[in-house]
Amino acid sequence: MNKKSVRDIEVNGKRVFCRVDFNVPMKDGAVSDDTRIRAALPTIQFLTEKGAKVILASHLGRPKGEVVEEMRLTAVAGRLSELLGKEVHKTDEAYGDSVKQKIEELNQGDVLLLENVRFYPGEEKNDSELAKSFAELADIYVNDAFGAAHRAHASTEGIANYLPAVSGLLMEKELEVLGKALSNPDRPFTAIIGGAKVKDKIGVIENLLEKVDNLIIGGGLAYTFVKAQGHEVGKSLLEEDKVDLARSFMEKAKEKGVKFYMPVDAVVADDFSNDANTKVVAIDSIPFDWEALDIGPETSKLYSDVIANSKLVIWNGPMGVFELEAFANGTKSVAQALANAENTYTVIGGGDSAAAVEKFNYAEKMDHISTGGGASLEFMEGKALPGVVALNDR
Ligand SMILES: Nc1ncnc2c1ncn2[C@@H]1O[C@H](COP(=O)(O)OP(=O)(O)OP(=O)(O)O)[C@@H](O)[C@H]1O
Ligand SMILES: O=C(O)[C@H](O)COP(=O)(O)O
Repeated sequence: MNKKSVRDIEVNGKRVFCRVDFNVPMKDGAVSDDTRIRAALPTIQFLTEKGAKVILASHLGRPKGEVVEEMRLTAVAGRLSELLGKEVHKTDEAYGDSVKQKIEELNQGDVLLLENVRFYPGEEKNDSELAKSFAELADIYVNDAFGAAHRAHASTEGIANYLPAVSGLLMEKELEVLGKALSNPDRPFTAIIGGAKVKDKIGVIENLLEKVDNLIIGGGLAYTFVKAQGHEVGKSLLEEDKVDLARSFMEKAKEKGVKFYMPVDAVVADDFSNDANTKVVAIDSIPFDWEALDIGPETSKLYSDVIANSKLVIWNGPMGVFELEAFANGTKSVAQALANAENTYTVIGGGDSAAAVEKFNYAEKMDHISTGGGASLEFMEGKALPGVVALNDR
């Protein structure tokens, strides 16, 4: 990576403003999934061990510039403290004199978590005054919030104008893994794209078609491609206005010599529920009043074989409505094939695919699970991430 990291600078005795992505799921006031907190530990521990005063900042949810009590970071500080095995100080604000005072009182190696930066309207507007107020708290800026790197906000981008700005270890790892996949992949290189809508995946499909050997399509968006093949899709998800685009992707794949894999069968249901009547049908035989909610067993087998014969696989988006047991098999089989593929480097592109891998207990078996949903998607689209661009070059 051509950006400086925490490894390249001296942090001993320095106040370090470290932006992390602690935007974690909460339930009944407690953190219900601490993956993102655990992912930030290496950087936090690196900084504390080197004798920095660590000032952590994050957003949680979308409070839209106002204080929302349930979106305070107090419970997150508690969980972080358990994971670090040491006290984590917490302020009820994210800048200002009382915060400065607290920082003044920190010893080297101490950790302080600021309040949710999105309680301030200036955060999402990337307001320069707010960015300066954050910068006044510290000597160095570290961005470890890969999950929020696609946002140009005051704590992810603006602040980098006023302090030496470097990446954290998580940020560095995410960029290295995803960057290598896109610039110098081991081959055969396979991308699996699922999820709900073609509309959300246009950019990523376009970009990956230039890079991969195999492109596998699944999930709700597959049925727009099935329609483009000339089959009827019944009540399945369909974006009529994207059928031509889907066809052009298939043509482009052919031109480029990319193998384009589509479902050959599907699990169809007469209702969007776990208790629906279901059956497996060939892809050209979806009944007009049923909807396809998962890939079928033949497709699962086909996709698993492609995965087993790949050296590198990137996966973004579930193969079916995996939240419902009746339509989880396709997603589970892809996760299992990835887990079993011993000579394959497996990258999970965050969001729902990461949730699915966790749910089916295959997380340990994956080589890299990105902490970024939207961020990894934008990266895979080939877009520059503002939170990365803003960091100092090597
Ligand atoms: N055949 C299908 N019909 C309807 N919905 C589907 C189908 N297959 C998958 N889905 C739904 O798609 C949703 C996930 O798609 P979505 O595009 O929102 O997320 P994603 O691809 O994982 O992206 P992100 O990384 O942003 O979370 C899931 O909730 C899943 O139930
Ligand atoms: O959860 C995420 O993808 C990141 O934390 C970014 O959150 P946002 O979509 O609310 O900006």
